[in-house]
Amino acid sequence: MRYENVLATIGNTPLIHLSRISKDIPATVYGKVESYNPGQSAKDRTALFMVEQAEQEGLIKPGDTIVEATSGNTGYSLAMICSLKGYRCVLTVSSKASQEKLSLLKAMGAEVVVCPADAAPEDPRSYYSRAKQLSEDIPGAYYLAQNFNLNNSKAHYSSTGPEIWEQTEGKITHYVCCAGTGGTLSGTARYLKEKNPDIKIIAVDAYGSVLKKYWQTGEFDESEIYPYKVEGLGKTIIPGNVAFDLIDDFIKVTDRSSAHRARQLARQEGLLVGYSSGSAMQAVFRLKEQLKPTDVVVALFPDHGTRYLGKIYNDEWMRQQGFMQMEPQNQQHPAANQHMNEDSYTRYRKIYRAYRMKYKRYLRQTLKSMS
Ligand SMILES: Cc1ncc(COP(=O)(O)O)c(C=O)c1O
Repeated sequence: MRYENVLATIGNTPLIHLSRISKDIPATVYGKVESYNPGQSAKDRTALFMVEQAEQEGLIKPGDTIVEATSGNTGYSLAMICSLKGYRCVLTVSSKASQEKLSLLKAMGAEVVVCPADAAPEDPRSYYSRAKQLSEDIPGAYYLAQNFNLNNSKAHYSSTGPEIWEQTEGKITHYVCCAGTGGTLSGTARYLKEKNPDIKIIAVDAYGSVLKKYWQTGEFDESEIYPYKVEGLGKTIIPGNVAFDLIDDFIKVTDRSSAHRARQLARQEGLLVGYSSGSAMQAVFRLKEQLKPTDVVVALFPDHGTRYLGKIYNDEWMRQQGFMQMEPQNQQHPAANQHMNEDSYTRYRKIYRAYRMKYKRYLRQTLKSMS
């Protein structure tokens, strides 16, 4: 294949059968592996579409500055697009973003402003407020605003949706996708539902994010917000790109189970995918009871694992989070603990039962020997 430039290689990512990791799941499970994009994430599609729409609407022209608040992936895609198209790229990034992601942004020529992850969105120090402020301060700057820019989800309506429909020959029954800005989820879901309204749209959220509660109740509940580790997944605001009406189920997953599922994907499927890909895979496991052999499940894997080598693929980091121990200690909010044991709780109960039986046997033997 020969291409005009790197941007022409965006999209048409492979759909890969996950036969090993899903062997106990009664359905055919595929991963839509977005790390095959040149910027190694689904954000290549969104960033390119948003920039080209802004160009067509006459909002920007080469030489201008593009500003964006990003967890890292949109930033990288944007930096790549800006270098090709001749824009200055200024990015505000949450301090939660991994060191690998920050280095990648700088390598691609972006100017990076790191903002505290714990600052509330309306706080002037937050990465949203800083991006808005910078776009006002820098002459000729344009704030892309991926959370509210509807071209974000349109990018997926026009590419990811049709690709999945064609790759499954229209047989897809469940689409499992992380919700952050909601673009990947909603654009793809809209296309798929138009093709077949029976397709179930399963959104994935983080403990510490407001999205699922908002979908359930229509209420923005601040008490849902607390720090968590998975990057890109969940939100502390309600983005305009989440099409709540298209979602059939919302599944919350823990930092711990997401990390282990991503590691399992690497070891069993040879797919080095990112942290939130582990979240999507974990959500597929949570669906297990509802699935049947004729079902075709597509889980979207947003980015590549190299961006997390110092985190989920680093045993020391995993130990520091308490993810390697039987009793996880990572979640700061007490509510999270009820759910975070979804994997470990079953294992813990098994070990506990085994110990109890052993102890009873020991007691019986001791009593017998005494009598
Ligand atoms: C790694 C990762 N996963 C998931 C998402 C969520 O995707 P979306 O913003 O399209 O909802 C993002 C978005 O930044 C991301 O970077």
